[in-house]
Amino acid sequence: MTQPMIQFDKVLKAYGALQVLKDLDFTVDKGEVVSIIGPSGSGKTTVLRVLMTLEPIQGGTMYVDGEPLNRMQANGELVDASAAHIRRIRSKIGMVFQSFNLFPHMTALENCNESPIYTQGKTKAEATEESMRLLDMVGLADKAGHYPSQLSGGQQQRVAIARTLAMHPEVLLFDEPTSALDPEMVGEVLEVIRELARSGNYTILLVTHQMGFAREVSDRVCFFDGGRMVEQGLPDDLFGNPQNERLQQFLSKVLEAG
Ligand SMILES: Nc1ncnc2c1ncn2[C@@H]1O[C@H](COP(=O)(O)OP(=O)(O)OP(=O)(O)O)[C@@H](O)[C@H]1O
Repeated sequence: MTQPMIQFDKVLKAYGALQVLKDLDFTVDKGEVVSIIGPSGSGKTTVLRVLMTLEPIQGGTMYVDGEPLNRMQANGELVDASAAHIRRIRSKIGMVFQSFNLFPHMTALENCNESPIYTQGKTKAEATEESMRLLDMVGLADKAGHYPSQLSGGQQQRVAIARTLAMHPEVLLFDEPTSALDPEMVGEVLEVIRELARSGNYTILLVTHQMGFAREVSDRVCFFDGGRMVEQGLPDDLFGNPQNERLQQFLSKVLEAG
């Protein structure tokens, strides 16, 4: 059996008394494209944020490519991970946020190649060449010199994707990547994600409210409710023949809303 690329083993995440992830067990295989759907507050974004180590967890272990992320081996024992250990494992993961998070004082090109975390081990010329190739890939080579304020939301999100790819991640996390966009810009961003999913080069975990897109691009869709994964399956099975009552209710509400 192949080793999962991402594994959550009884992960517990709480904000004070509010338990957001409740002993979550969840895996994503290497090269798999998995979407997480579910009602607001069910813990979808939290799954991505704890994996990015943007939030601490209170219990359990997360593994990336077989290595524990928040724990490490020391003298034959699993102990809390050091900052260096976390940085090394985390460098395999790139995240695209709902709100782009570009540096406003940097051009599109500089956003991709000016930060040391994006350019490790490359000369300036190599970093620039690669960033230009990535901007071209997301259809924005002609906007390389533009600042975020001179770009539409859809263009900013495509720069954010190019910037994430510049880190050479093996895993891509997308947190509702189109929900901050005007409707006419959604398609151009989905097209880029669709291409990345089709390329087979990445393990992708996508949190989305766009059921049609989740159904189209995913190898597997997971339904979260109340901090647990309550149903998962092939997209056509999960959407076409949902078993869990909460999932049935959720899907009929989403369909009603159009
Ligand atoms: N920093 C925080 N402090 C306190 N509570 C938080 C924090 N971040 C998230 N929560 C709470 O954790 C729960 C899960 O949040 P999360 O963002 O993971 O949900 P979600 O399923 O992604 O929801 P949505 O679809 O609305 O984005 C919610 O009840 C939320 O209010």
